[in-house]
Amino acid sequence: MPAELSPIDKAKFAAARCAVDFVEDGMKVGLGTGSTAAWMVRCLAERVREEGLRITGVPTSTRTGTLARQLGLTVTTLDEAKWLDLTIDGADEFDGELNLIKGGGAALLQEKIVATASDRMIVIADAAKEVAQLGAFPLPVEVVRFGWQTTQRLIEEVLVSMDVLGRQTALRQSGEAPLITDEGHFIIDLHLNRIENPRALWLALNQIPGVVENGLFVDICDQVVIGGTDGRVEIRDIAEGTVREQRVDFIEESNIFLDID
Ligand SMILES: O=C(CO)[C@H](O)[C@H](O)COP(=O)(O)O
Repeated sequence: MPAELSPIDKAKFAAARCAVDFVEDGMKVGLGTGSTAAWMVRCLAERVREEGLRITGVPTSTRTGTLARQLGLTVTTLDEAKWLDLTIDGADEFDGELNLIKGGGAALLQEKIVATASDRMIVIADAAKEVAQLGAFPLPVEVVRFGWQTTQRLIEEVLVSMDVLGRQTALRQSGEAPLITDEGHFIIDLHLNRIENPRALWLALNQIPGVVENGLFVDICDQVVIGGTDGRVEIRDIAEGTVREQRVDFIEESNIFLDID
């Protein structure tokens, strides 16, 4: 492994490497977005190269699609694939019930559609993503551009009516301009500090005209794979109520580490 790989990347790699072992020959797999998911795409491509695994990937963003194609994975659309065996994705936060905040990378809409169209969703994360209560990470809400300021005001009214602690909201920027998602929308980030009832907030936000989707994933994730910087990995399954430990080797000569920028 190159010396420049940071401890956090080691943890992300460990989680990703472990999670791709759940992928079986012939599966249709949802490919998440973000730096941890990028490790998963690299690990999957390595298994395809070395074991001849035949899988079809459905990317959750333009950038994941580009990476997957560059690494030689077979990629298709969700409409072509129709239903997936498994989705593996990162998260910004997860709690003890495997509720998630996602969308730090602005891909929450496609990520939620793809994860929901899968038999199983596995989240891969480093230990810092685990929280007792969601909300320290700003909650992304994807909104249509038309009338976005009205939508923002309505979101703030919902936060007041639900007695949510922090109520600061901000349009996400990309440099000087508003960030535009893959689906052509804006993102409003909600700085809430703490979310008492993720399910109620998820449903309330999605009632507002102009809101397309929000980054609360409730009852979607089945399993979380938490990577450690030393290669130790913990696998928690919410349905089975099990926790397992495993170890991932960092293989120095692996091609996987050569194409990292
Ligand atoms: O939800 C996401 C993108 O929309 C990502 O999965 C989330 O932001 C985690 O990213 P990273 O693995 O880079 O920490």
